[in-house]
Amino acid sequence: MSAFLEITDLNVSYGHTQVLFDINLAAQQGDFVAIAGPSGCGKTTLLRTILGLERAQRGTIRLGRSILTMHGIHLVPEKRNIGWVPQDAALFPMLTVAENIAFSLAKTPRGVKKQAQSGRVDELLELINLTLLRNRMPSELSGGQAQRVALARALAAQPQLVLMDEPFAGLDPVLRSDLRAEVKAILKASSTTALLVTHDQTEALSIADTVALLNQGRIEQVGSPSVVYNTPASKWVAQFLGEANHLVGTRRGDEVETILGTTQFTWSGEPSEQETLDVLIRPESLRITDSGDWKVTAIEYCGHDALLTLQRGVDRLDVRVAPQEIRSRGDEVGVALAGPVLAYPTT
Ligand SMILES: Nc1ncnc2c1ncn2[C@@H]1O[C@H](COP(=O)(O)OP(=O)(O)OP(=O)(O)O)[C@@H](O)[C@H]1O
Repeated sequence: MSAFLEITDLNVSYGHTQVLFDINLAAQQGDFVAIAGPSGCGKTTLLRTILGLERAQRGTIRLGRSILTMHGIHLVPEKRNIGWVPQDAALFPMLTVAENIAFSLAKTPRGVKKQAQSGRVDELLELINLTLLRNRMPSELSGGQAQRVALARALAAQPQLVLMDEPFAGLDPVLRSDLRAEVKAILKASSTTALLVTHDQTEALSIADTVALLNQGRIEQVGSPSVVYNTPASKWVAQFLGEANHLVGTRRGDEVETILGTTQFTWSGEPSEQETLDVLIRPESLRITDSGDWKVTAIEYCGHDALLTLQRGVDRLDVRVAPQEIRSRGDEVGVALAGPVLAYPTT
């Protein structure tokens, strides 16, 4: 089955500076894709190119049956049928909530009749659960409410694709997490294909069906949240996606020897013949035992669990434990494996 959104070999430059290199990305209809990467890696440029605000030097973007970008073709943004949710909601300050949502309906090329417009606005207000605030001005909304209105405005003209640029940045953590779940439910309810960019790995892993990891303008890996987290294709992906213990390993046949002994391992990325390997073990893939010569040197309490830092001479390990297993600083403990050991060729 060919993908609904298909980006092929996309290259984008600002002047002589190339920012995106050979981007390949596909999404099926109704998919929620997160593009995650650090600041400056090219996330916004990718969204702006899909939206038609930047021109590609090379490559193709196809959405449904429409070619948006191809050698010699650059469909103007108004004809792309793409909704846009910017970071700061950017609602029109002089229009009410309902008028903001209706704005893009009035702009549709086919023209939507007044009565149908108001029906669509009612439907969207219900979808974002803000029917009672329809006559409020943007200045009278909380950050989360404003973002929901921005999403409704983006959905109003029934776009084929919605692009969201860090839509939850600037919101407090609890609201962020609630709104993420709500936005995902709204998009799924309307079967809308969506691309979200974020520099927050937790956000990418929790909200998306598919995560694409962008590093310095190149996609390092695309996969489901569990695939990219549990089998990162590179050390960079592993580090970007969460806490990890990085150990030096030596090949012993099919196994690898580290400070934790000789164990089986899984290749992450391409297998290699190298004898010395980078070994990665997530803190939740270790557990503490009663007897051993590792000393607890720091405790980061997170409520639902805690991250213990253990030291033995120059060696250091982070271990995630359940609240009932938290030890005291200075306690001596042992360490055992409780999850996968990943290995990469050293670079
Ligand atoms: N209009 C522009 N002209 C020249 N260079 C630009 C322009 N816009 C962005 N850049 C550069 O392109 C690179 C990618 O920028 P982009 O905004 O796409 O990154 P980003 O991943 O979205 O970053 P952030 O998370 O900080 O928003 C950066 O080095 C940036 O300085």
